[in-house]
Amino acid sequence: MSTSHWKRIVVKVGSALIAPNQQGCSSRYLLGIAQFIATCRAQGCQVVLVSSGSVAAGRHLFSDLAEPTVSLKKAMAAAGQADMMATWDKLFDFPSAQLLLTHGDLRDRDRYISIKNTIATLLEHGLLPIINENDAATTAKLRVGDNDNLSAMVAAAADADALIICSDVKGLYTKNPNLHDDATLIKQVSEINADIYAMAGGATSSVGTGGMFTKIEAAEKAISHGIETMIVDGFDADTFNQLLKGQNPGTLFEPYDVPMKDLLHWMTHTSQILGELIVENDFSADLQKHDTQLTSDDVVAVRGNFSVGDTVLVRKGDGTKLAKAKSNYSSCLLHFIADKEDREFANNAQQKTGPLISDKNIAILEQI
Ligand SMILES: Nc1ncnc2c1ncn2[C@@H]1O[C@H](COP(=O)(O)OP(=O)(O)O)[C@@H](O)[C@H]1O
Ligand SMILES: N[C@@H](CCC(=O)OP(=O)(O)O)C(=O)O
Repeated sequence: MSTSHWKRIVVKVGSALIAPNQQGCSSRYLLGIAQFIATCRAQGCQVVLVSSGSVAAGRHLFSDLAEPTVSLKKAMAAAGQADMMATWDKLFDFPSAQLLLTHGDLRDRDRYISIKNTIATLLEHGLLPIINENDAATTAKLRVGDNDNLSAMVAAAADADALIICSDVKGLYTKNPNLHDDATLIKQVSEINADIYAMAGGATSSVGTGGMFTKIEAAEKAISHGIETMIVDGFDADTFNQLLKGQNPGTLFEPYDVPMKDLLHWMTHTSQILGELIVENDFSADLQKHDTQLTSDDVVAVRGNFSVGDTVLVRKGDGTKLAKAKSNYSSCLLHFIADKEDREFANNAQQKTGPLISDKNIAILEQI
């Protein structure tokens, strides 16, 4: 690992670093991170910042805090977001730009491309994109839910070389170090498997979301895009000196030698399955071939409510997952076609709209 090879990085900063005592934002730990970002930029490396902390920063403006409801947390986020942006802005002598995203934005391919272009344009013009989830606007269905996974999706969209997750612990330990004295730090992970996930627990601080589990999920998303990923201690000022010297101050997750192509990665790790097209158990056509067209004759059942352009899972009745793909039909129209005794109607509808799924937006899944 060497910072000098990085052309573009994503730095993710957790809530505890931004609002350590939940009395609004504090620049105490942000200063070292801001200096690291400024040094990277001065060395010609573009930086995208994914910053948590709006809920923690806004918390002190509200009473009734014992168990804040979801609505209260959204209100805290709306109130704290401005404070968080202002705190970062004070630490930089270059302009920044705010992007507030939901999973609904990222899983829609057109909006994803639009976000990708906006990030690229901001970077080309020397601005620092500062990204957070749009907590005030999310719903259970629309949210990413944690900024670790969001930062990995952003890193893929930004085509970053590295993702640095700054947290309140040194890295991934064999078990939660806040609960177990005998936990030991893992310096390098070459493969993320069930054993790695088994080490990761949830958050124990009152402000963190997802704990180590979502950081491993994020690392898995990022390394499969060829993005070197690190979990580091943002409380320790020496972390950033070490990073600049090309050393590993925390846990390093090695990137895939052969990364997934962008569209396949987006389909696999960002798009969300909103419905299912179930085909016969003996279905054997290669869905990736341009001349293979999935038609309503192949489909024995349609599950879920989805619109044109949503991602669906094509699977066999026995559960074998064949592909994640963009649907060219709404579930409503597919049910209508299936219910119609009239074959002519089904044929006409499909002649107009074409195959059920797009052959360009497809990820072939491991047959399990
Ligand atoms: N195996 C583990 N190694 C390190 N930390 C762990 C582990 N399992 C659970 N954790 C918890 O994850 C926390 C970091 O996640 P989180 O609180 O969500 O931080 P952030 O706000 O930086 O995202 C640690 O403080 C620790 O309590
Ligand atoms: N979007 C939320 C942060 C969610 C989150 O993942 O927090 P953290 O675990 O501290 O990175 C906020 O700004 O408060």
